[in-house]
Amino acid sequence: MSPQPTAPAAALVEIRGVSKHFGEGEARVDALRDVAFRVRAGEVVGLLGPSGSGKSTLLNVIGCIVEPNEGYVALDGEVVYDHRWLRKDLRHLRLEKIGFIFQTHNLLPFLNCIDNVALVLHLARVPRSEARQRAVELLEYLQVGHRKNAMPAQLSGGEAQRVAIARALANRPRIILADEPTAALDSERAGIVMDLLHKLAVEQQAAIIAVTHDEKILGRLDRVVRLRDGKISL
Ligand SMILES: Nc1ncnc2c1ncn2[C@@H]1O[C@H](COP(=O)(O)OP(=O)(O)OP(=O)(O)O)[C@@H](O)[C@H]1O
Repeated sequence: MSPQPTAPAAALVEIRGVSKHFGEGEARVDALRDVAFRVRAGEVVGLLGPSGSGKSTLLNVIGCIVEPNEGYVALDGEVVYDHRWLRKDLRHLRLEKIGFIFQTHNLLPFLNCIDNVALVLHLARVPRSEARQRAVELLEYLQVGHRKNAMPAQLSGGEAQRVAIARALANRPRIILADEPTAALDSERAGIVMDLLHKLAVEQQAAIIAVTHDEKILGRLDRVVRLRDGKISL
């Protein structure tokens, strides 16, 4: 087996010349046009732009969910796309390197908080007792340890979002992708979530990329990247 190509280790996310269109002919939509984007360890970066400007598409390209049509994508020093997907085991790569946080928490309603977090670890074949122990540690780190045995329906919005963040972190990803992580929260709870994301970026040397429309968190981002019509706008 030939070794995977490696990229210079400077950025955790490195995107160059990435374009993505959906459909063909008159139905063609250019969702991303020649996008270049880098995020380093320890940074919390906001992706902003009007509806339809390509934010989710860019997040999904970074998350190896959407394959670009052109360009170069490297994650944590590993080239995953260079004019074509180079990695065949994208599911494994996602499990290992990427954590997703969604707008609404997406917790499984029939599992308690510990099991929701531990599930990701079971998928990665971590033994059950170790998975549960790590889940409890993460819930404590995110200040929801006191709710560890609660079911999702019993949680407040802010608690549920913190459990969802714990789940996104369970496999110790270095790249965390968040789609409107604070949209469903009031400003106090949004602030708590942003503080936690910052703490995480610094302590775990992770790169955090958050799509947001949420004006109340702009001041809490290290950097803002704006998209317009599929292009980075300055
Ligand atoms: N699977 C798809 N098939 C066809 N068109 C798509 C698909 N996904 C996205 N698009 C189109 O690509 C463009 C960019 O969409 P994208 O979802 O990335 O925008 P966005 O900035 O995240 O928007 P919003 O803020 O409304 O979520 C839009 O015109 C959208 O309709």
